[in-house]
Amino acid sequence: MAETEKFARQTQAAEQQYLDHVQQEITLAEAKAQRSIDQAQTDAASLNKQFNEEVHLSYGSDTTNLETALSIRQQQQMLAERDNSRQQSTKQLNILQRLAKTPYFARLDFHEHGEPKRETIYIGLSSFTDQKDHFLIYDWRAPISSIYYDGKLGDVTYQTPDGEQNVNVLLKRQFLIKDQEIQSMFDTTETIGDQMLLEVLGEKSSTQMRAIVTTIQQEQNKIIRNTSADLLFVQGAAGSGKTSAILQRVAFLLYRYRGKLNSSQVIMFSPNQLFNDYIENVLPELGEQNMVQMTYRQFVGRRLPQLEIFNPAAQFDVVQSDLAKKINQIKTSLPFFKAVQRYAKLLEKSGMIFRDLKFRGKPYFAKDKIAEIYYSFNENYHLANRMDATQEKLVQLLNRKIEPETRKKWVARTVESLTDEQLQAMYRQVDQEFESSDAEFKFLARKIVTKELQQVNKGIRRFRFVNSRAQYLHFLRQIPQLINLTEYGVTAEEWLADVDQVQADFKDKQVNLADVSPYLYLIDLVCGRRPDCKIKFVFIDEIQDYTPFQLAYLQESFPKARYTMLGDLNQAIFTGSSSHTLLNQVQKLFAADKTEVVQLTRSYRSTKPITEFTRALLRNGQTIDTFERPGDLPNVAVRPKLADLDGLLLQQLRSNDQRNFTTAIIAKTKKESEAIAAYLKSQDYAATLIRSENQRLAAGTLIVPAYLAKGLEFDAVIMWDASASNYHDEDERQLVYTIASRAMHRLTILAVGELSPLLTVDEKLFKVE
Ligand SMILES: Nc1ncnc2c1ncn2[C@@H]1O[C@H](COP(=O)(O)OP(=O)(O)OP(=O)(O)O)[C@@H](O)[C@H]1O
Repeated sequence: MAETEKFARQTQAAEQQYLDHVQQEITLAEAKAQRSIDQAQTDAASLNKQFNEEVHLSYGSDTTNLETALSIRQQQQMLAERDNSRQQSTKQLNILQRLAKTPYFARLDFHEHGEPKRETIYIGLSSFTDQKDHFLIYDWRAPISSIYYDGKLGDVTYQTPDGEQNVNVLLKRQFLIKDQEIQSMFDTTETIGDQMLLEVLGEKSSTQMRAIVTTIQQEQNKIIRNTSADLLFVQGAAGSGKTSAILQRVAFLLYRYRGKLNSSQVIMFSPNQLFNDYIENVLPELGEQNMVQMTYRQFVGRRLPQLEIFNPAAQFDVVQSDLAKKINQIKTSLPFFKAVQRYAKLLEKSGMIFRDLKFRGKPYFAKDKIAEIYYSFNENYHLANRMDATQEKLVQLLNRKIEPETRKKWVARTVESLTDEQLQAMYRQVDQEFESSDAEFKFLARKIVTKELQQVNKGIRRFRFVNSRAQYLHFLRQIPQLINLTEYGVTAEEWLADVDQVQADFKDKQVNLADVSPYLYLIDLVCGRRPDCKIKFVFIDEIQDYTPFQLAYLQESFPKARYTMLGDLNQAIFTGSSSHTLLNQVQKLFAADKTEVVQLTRSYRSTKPITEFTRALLRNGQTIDTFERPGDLPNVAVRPKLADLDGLLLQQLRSNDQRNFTTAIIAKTKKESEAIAAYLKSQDYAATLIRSENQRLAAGTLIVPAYLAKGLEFDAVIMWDASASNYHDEDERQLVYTIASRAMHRLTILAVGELSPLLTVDEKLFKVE
């Protein structure tokens, strides 16, 4: 025993020595980077000074003007070079500063195939060399590092850009380093020892998500390093690290395709703005820039600034009728997507609805005339080029109208009323001379008309002559001919009544989210909108909340991208049970041999008792494995009156505070959340109410309506009023699961009257209070 201990101590001392050496090298490199930043700054300052002096001396004389111009260019180039070098060094310094905190977290010893020499590498957040090609630290994303996450000891194969490589792994060692000291280290034969994971997971949450590179699990690693799939579909239980996996995957891709891929070519669709806030630090922590992030609503909403988008399916204060649900299901389906395409194709022959292009309040190009032009091209013209040709023709006609327009009375009146200042602004030079007053008039009239007609020109370019709303309504009215409505249990009359409602909403400047994507897609097809081919990777988190139509539309919008979709069908709180067929539907959009599906079943977020409880809430759910982390049983309290809950709430909050847990009180609706906020305020208890997704996450106790809690996590969760009257429908089961599974260490459920039947689980799994 004593021998092994002695050996362990010696090994740790040797490792500490190596760590000291690496730290020293990092400090030297930091100083070097700082010197080159200073140098670049001094150079830039002296260049500027010299430049100002030169310009000052040579100013005024014509002969030196050319020289001055040349000198300015030269100086600008030199300044740009210095700036570039300063930026490079600053980036380098940032990386070094990050490494200085924790240079590495693992060591690997291995034999390369056929090579007798034992190699040792250390793995950290970024590569670090003390001389060319002499690596003291390897980036966690380097091909060789994948062994750390993937394999066991012995013969292991890993992927490199040039194909597979084999090595014999002899040692895997993990370190916890703090303040330049090795706190603990353990050798492991497994992929990543649970011991390390336990230490990491035991820590308290903050309002921001953290990187997980030191403890990426084998399954997660598959997602992170996948480079072969066009569609990577990840089904993972709540807390299984889907979001974490995407973020590390973005960092991996930016490394793997460095020089070819930058963060503006990666886009991530996330459930809401709060969530964006929550994850925004992870990539910078990994030394990378954040990708483009938006919600689907923002994506479509920015193209419809005049319409207010509402989404009855996502507000639990509004009850949707059965019929509304069925119609919603039709509008969000793939057959509906196909129907838009078929309808658009028909428009090549007839049916386009145009609008007059107006000028000075009167039709300038009448809609009939536009339709005549549109249908004048032969049948080889398809939608997009038919529209192009129409635009071109309209611009031509517009140009021909300039001359006759100048003879109109309004033009003469405008010319007469020009002030001297306006005249001067129109002349090519001050007090421009003309041959005659007639020539002057013609000159001015042309200018005025051309300027005014810009409005019409703009209208042509922006497709203002397409009556898109009427077109969409027309499409909707054709649906009974294009889709078999009875399959969905909807009659033609019911459908047409809904179309009238859409029309009325349009009048009120509103549109249902279910109509937005088909509406935009139709406009895209008709107007020949070019898709965004720049985006190379699209990530969609919480995929279960997307409809097949939205996904198909995204695929059309980013045709050159590879897709990673992540979700938990157990948490389909907006789309309900229809999400279970989602994977099937999505797979139809991609080639089968380019689609890969990965399942994550182990839940890391919550303690074992919480995971066991939340798992029991599901029926026919996906598999969920718990992670061996002890904790309290969830506690459930049911009281006869709402007022009785208030005291319990306060008591639980205080107990959580004492344990330094951040608590989120999750209520079903915004209204309930507001009532809780008012009560806590009356009790002088500080808490932040999250009203909208655009709000920032604050530290301390939060009150969150359920539909905004997606993707977030908290040390402690108090589920407010989980009574039978509040949660009763079977399709609310996923919502209940989502709420409960936000908790990491402590879950409390409070209810009035009778507990929701959706929460009926084995009584050993919770404690009644
Ligand atoms: N390999 C890992 N090492 C350390 N922590 C991990 C690991 N994987 C996941 N976690 C932690 O588990 C928690 C849940 O992860 P994450 O939010 O990524 O899960 P999710 O699958 O997106 O969950 P949900 O679907 O419920 O939103 C986070 O705190 C994350 O840091």
